[in-house]
Amino acid sequence: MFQTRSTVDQNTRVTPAAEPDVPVIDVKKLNFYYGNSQALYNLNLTFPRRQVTALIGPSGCGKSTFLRCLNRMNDLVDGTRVEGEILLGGTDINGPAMDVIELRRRVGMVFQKSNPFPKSIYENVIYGLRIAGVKDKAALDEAVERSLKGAALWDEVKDRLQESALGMSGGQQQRLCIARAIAVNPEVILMDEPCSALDPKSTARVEELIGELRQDYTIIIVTHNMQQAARVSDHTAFLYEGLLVEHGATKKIFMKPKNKQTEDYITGRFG
Ligand SMILES: Nc1ncnc2c1ncn2[C@@H]1O[C@H](COP(=O)(O)OP(=O)(O)OP(=O)(O)O)[C@@H](O)[C@H]1O
Repeated sequence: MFQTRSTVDQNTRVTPAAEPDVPVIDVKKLNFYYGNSQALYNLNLTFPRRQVTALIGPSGCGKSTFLRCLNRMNDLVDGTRVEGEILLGGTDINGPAMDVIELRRRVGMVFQKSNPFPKSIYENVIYGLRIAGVKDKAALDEAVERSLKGAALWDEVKDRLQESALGMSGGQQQRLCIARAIAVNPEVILMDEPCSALDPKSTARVEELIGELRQDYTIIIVTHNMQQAARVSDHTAFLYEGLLVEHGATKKIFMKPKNKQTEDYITGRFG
């Protein structure tokens, strides 16, 4: 079930030059409701492959709700309802053809607060592979090394893989969660304010890592930090009260926003 990255690439690779133009996720006319309360209104947006998109907007505008729609994490909340389409590689993630476990493998998630399990560093990384029934020691060892290297953590922890993950620093724990996300070879990584609990040094480390990960993964990041959005993302989407106000190349959104609300938000006039 879990393919190596190179196998995945052989199966899915278009021509490298064409790749960024191929949206990995295509959102069409998305409405989302918590009970009778509508949180997202008619969102239309594509996420290009192997690029970073930042979701920005004031508190309560629907950024996390939108992010959680993309791997159906909102299914866990009672009384929620989705309308419209979210196509992952052309298949509607809310349709009958999509298995939700497979969806969450393909669209992984890293949360605001790092959430390692009270297990060893090694077991944390291979958690998803264990659940999928992978038992081969060599394959698990390979996944641990590959994922920790991918999360820029290997050199720091390679001699203490059997120690508890809870003994790591906050920044290391967040990178461990990134390693756990990439161990199952996702296509997309959703990040919900991944640096908000980190100090400036750990934040810089994670931002640098995002720059490296974008070579292999499509990344969608929610952030309140405008400088961070400007530093790490290729595209930015500005949401306000559940509506997509403006979306485009990050440089353009920050240098020359079309919409007055976007300009007011990014210049700190509200939010
Ligand atoms: N579990 C829930 N049940 C009911 N309403 C919810 C739930 N989660 C969020 N909401 C509502 O949906 C709207 C969007 O919230 P959401 O958390 O997605 O915004 P956000 O932009 O991510 O905010 P923040 O930046 O503060 O994290 C808000 O009005 C919020 O109160």
